[in-house]
Amino acid sequence: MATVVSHQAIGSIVSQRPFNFKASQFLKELPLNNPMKFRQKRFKIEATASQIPVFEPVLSPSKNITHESKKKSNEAALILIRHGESLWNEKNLFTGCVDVPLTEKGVAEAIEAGKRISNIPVDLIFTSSLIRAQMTAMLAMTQHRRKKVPIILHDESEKAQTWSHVFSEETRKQSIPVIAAWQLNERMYGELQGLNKEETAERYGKQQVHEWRRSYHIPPPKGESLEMCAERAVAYFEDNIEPELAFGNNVLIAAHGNSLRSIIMYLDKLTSQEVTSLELSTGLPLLYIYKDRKFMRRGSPVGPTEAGVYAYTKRLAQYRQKLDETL
Ligand SMILES: O=C(O)[C@@H](CO)OP(=O)(O)O
Repeated sequence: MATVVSHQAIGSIVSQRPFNFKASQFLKELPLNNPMKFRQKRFKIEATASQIPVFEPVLSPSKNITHESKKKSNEAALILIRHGESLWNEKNLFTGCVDVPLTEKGVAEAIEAGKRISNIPVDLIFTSSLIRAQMTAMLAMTQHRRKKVPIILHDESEKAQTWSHVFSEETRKQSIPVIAAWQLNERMYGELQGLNKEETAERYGKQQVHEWRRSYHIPPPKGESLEMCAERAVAYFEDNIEPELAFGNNVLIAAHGNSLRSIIMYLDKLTSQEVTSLELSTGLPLLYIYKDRKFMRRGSPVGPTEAGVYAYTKRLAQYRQKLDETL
């Protein structure tokens, strides 16, 4: 199983710290001072070269919100973007977990998506581990008015964490941590990966191929059904993304048609029947407001001048006002 990337990586400086360095001090220096992040073992920082552990994870037992008083806000924005058109979307090939990049059209879609969300503050970005989702997130963020820099966190090794450390608090404040998680990858399409969708429908019949592509329970040959995809994608969402929203962090997720269908099924409480007709366009952002532990779907922001989006929450409205004053 892939390691869960920690936000800690952005602030980790394990080996360079003086020995009397305190965990509390360390926490203050995190880009997002969020106690929720220490719920799991994901923030385990190994002992330093001196063998003095500088940070012990705080294990919080459940998804229930703790540290209420330290919450940034009771509401947060969640933006979902399916990646822009990929080279295999263009060729009409089943892609699944094959890691192919965006086409020129996909690049343009990602930039357009970025324009639509350019006024919504983003505290944290989650992408799949696949390049098409990561390209989409990065290209979208080039359009953001706030001009914060998205930085991909690496915790594949202690060295990777240490070597990617940012030494300026000011610079950290101007960055957005990007967490890449394989659990958000596209559904694994099994023996269909690389096959042409139209030819496959001719060979196996339209109905059969439709069931493989859109049903909840039926997996394609040797691949994942949407249900199987949901087991890892929704679990990841619940364990790693929902706590961030509950804390008040605004989150952008750039992922895939089916991993996002499974997450939307969870957010909108769709039945296994209803999800069969859910189709997501490439590069179209969807906005949800998370409030009182509920998700409210707000559709797709239509552009940087869309005032309506900012009326959804007081915090977004204030943010927008501030942006207009300062930028
Ligand atoms: O090929 C794939 O990986 C997916 C998304 O492009 O296809 P589908 O249209 O069946 O969801």
